[in-house]
Amino acid sequence: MLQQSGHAALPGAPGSVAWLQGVIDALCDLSSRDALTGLANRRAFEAALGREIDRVARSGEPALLLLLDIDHFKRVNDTYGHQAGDIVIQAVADILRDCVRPMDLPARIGGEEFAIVLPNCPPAFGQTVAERLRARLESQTIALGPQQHLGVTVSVGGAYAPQWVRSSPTLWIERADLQLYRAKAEGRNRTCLEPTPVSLVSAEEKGMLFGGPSWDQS
Ligand SMILES: Nc1nc2c(ncn2[C@@H]2O[C@H](COP(=O)(O)OP(=O)(O)OP(=O)(O)O)[C@@H](O)[C@H]2O)c(=O)[nH]1
Repeated sequence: MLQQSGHAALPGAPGSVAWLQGVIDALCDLSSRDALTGLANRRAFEAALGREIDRVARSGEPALLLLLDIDHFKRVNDTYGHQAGDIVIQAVADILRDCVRPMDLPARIGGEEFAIVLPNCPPAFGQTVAERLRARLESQTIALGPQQHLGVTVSVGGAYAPQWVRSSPTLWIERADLQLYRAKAEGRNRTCLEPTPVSLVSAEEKGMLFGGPSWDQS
């Protein structure tokens, strides 16, 4: 499995402790990456979101989740073929990797859908960061072959983790997804972020914080 994925040679003699540890580490790495782009896959991303939610609840530091979806991607596949579509997905992944801080985690969470969690991102910068990503993708053409270049755009939706309150990766993704839906509906190639970190707490989040059903009625 590791050979097939092009993994580098393992340390130590086969069967040794170092070798077994190398196998475990390599398999963990393989199971957390998207094969096409090398970015974190959805499972690894949701685990990272969970850890970020715990950190935000403890520290109160703002964290932003961005969802990015390539616009009219079906047309790319239909016009240039599935292989060209894969090249576009890989190029978008490379651009995202290149555009974020080392502490930010970009991931591919669906066919042509990406996500980035940005720890410690103050609300004043959120829109600027999202817009920088969108503009960079719009401005860069992608080489499909020596003579063929293609431009794509993305729609971006974003939401902040509720501060001081425990939430869940699913609820956070749902809120960002709502904004992504808005960006698509308003014409695509745009960014829509929740205006400020939500101070309103949903019934589900109250349940996570305080437990018991009585909060659901408030
Ligand atoms: N090449 C390639 N295509 C994929 C992959 N995963 C999903 N797709 C294609 O991505 C396309 C997504 O199309 P839609 O969900 O209709 O969205 P869209 O055309 O991007 O339109 P909007 O999102 O509304 O702008 C489908 O045609 C899928 O077959 C993949 O790994 N490689």
